[in-house]
Amino acid sequence: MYELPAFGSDSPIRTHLTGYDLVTKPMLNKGMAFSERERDVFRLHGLLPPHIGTIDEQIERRLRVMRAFNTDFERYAFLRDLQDTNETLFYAVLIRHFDELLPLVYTPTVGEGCQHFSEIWRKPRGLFLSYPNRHRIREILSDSRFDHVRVIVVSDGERILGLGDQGAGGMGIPIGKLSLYTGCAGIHPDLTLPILLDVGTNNHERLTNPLYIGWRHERIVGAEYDVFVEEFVSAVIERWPNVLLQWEDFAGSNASRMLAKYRDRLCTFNDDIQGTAAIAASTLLAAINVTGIPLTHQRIAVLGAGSAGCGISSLLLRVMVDAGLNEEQARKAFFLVDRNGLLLEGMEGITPAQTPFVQQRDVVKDWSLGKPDQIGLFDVVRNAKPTVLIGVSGQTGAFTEPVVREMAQNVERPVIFPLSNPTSRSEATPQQLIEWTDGRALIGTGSPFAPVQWHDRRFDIDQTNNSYIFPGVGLGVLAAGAKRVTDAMFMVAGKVVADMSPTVSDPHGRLLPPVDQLRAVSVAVARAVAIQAQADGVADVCDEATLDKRIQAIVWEPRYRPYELVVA
Ligand SMILES: NC(=O)C1=CN([C@@H]2O[C@H](COP(=O)(O)OP(=O)(O)OC[C@H]3O[C@@H](n4cnc5c(N)ncnc54)[C@H](OP(=O)(O)O)[C@@H]3O)[C@@H](O)[C@H]2O)C=CC1
Ligand SMILES: CC(=O)C(=O)O
Ligand SMILES: [Mg+2]
Repeated sequence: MYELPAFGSDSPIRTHLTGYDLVTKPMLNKGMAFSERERDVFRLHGLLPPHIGTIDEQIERRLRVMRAFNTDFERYAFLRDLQDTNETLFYAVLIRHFDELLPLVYTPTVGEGCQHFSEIWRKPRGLFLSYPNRHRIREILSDSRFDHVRVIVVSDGERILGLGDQGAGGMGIPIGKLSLYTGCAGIHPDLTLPILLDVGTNNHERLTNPLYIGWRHERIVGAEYDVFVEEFVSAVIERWPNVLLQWEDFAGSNASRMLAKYRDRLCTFNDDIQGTAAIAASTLLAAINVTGIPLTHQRIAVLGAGSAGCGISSLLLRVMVDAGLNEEQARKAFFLVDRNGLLLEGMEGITPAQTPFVQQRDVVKDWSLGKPDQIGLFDVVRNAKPTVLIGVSGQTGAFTEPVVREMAQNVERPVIFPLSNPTSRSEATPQQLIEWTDGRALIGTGSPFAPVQWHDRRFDIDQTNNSYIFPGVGLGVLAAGAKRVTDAMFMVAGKVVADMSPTVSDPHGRLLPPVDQLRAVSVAVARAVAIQAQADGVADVCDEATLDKRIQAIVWEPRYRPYELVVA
């Protein structure tokens, strides 16, 4: 159909498509920017208005239309449509206006996009692998359109942000994540493939919505689920032996089980566990530049001991051990609070991922508690006096005024990260945290928040989101030709982002580089990840200059290339 060019270059794209087939192919469409010569050669006269435009003009036109909508959800739907009509233009708009567009194509608006996915579905993008089609997975993957695929993001839609089970509508997440692979790390759209494993849904609203696009069935669980996922993963390995497979927004135990089961069989990682951990570590290391309290002296309370909570704790534990603590000392610094309170030794239902973080009963025996039979977040804050409070519970407002005021009484600069998405699920708003701590809190939020004005001070709010990490990890894996993804690759990714923090040179600076620098961040992450992959023996060794060239050769810029007609 067409040949992928060398991405960094402006060499012509060779295609045999002409006329309507050409302008309706999103990856090739240039709209009115087709030149007079191309209109002659590719028989486009009449299909397009006579005006010859430029990409700059098209960006302005699209922005004007987008801004005229009343709601962000309408803007999301408009941008999705643009992506399915003219992908180059979509990415050109995204990259030039990251600040404005990131919250529209990603969290928080992508959450609504998933909730209303069935209402706005228009054109095929990615693959729905539904349970009734389980015998056809290999056939579906075999389509030659997918020959170039190098990165897959897969979800089963069960834990979409903090919004729960969205069934097939969860497809919005793989699409959004891969838009960031391209937008932030320059990975060409044709190398990416969003996949939704449609194993049913337990969301009653979706099941009873006549417009619901998914398989109308309760979720498949247990052995049937595992066999289905196994069928999917083995088909992926067979079709693309070197693909990078990212697991996204799987619920509870499935997330960690699948990671453990498959991480040695292919090049794979779980973004909610590993990507989130890396950016939480970056933001904490940046905060330490401000507070001056070394990592080895931090006490860390985490609300929500699921995928993200345990992933963050495991990575921080490793960083603490690297900083000089032994493992036992480091473990004592963690206070993980789940639905039934602080994780304690002997508690029922402790998962393997939670096990390293259960606190000894001895530690809490003299604590003063609100209720004798359960240790809640307030009790932990009052007694353990954490220096860091991280929220990954999906529970709106769970960082209450008493909790935050109590923390601020014990710590000069409380480090508080309400990381749950979307905005509506945040454990607290930055405005609240600043007011309740008299402007002393150091804040990172999962979703974007506007700057807060408090008295005569303005606080920019940093977005502690795995979007700082996974695009660069993907680029690094591709550049290195890595065969596996190691934990150390996430550790270095987190450290690189911390090294780019404005606080390195200015203790009053913001914690993270702003999101309009995500392209530079992703390249830096990619470099470090690729070098680590080589050090870990999961990629062939090459010198750094070669690596830089490989990264440059992969990074695709969204601009129109000239076309050459291939005559069959
Ligand atoms: N900023 C970022 O980059 C990221 C943010 N997140 C956000 O973090 C949140 C959690 O994600 P993830 O860890 O994958 O989800 P999980 O479902 O794996 O974990 C959430 C945990 O919170 C527990 N929980 C629920 N209610 C409470 C409560 N009232 N008090 C304490 N714990 C509670 C859950 O228990 P139970 O299972 O019993 O309900 C579960 O163990 C989501 O909102 C997600 O959007 C996730 C990844 C990245
Ligand atoms: C950001 C992300 O991955 C999540 O909220 O699940
Ligand atoms: Mg996620």
